[in-house]
Amino acid sequence: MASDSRIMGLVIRNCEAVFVGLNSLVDVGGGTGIIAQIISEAFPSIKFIVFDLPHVVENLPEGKNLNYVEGDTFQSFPSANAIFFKRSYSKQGRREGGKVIIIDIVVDGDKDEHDITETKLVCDIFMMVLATGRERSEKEWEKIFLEAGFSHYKITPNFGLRSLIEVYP
Ligand SMILES: C[S@@+](CC[C@H](N)C(=O)[O-])C[C@H]1O[C@@H](n2cnc3c(N)ncnc32)[C@H](O)[C@@H]1O
Repeated sequence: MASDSRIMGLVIRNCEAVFVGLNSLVDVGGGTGIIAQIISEAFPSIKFIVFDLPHVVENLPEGKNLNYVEGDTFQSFPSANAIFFKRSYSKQGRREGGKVIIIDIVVDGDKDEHDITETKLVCDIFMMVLATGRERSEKEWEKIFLEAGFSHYKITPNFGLRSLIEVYP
């Protein structure tokens, strides 16, 4: 949790523009809202929705600009100016509206130090074993974005093992 707070602190400090101009943001698979609480405090004018499974979000106290909505991301999730994913995903294609903000691993053996790549590949093994998932290179992320109907994206690295990925309609 502390490292997550640190990552979001860095994103807010170094990449404030990511959130400027947004009226609403939905954090899909946002858990108990730790991330959304951090961003919502920094941007009080943005309406935040944390979307997660019913048993995760039931009875959580809402904030002034922070609401919890329960559901299944594979069915649908609420609309907003921006959609935020951190260690979560949905199989839905591009929706009308704004951008997608992702905090996740981008494997880059050419640019990263060897130790960083090694750690990312250990995460890849965990994903494979625990969630039948995987970590992705930029090319693999790009394929997903373009096939889902997005036009372009921007990757900002250096948030620990993770990168900030902005994906645009
Ligand atoms: C690895 S956690 C990430 C939580 C948060 N985004 C973070 O980075 O701390 C994945 C989250 O996705 C949620 N989740 C899993 N399947 C879901 C589904 N079908 N619909 C909505 N949320 C789901 C889980 O309950 C969990 O909170």
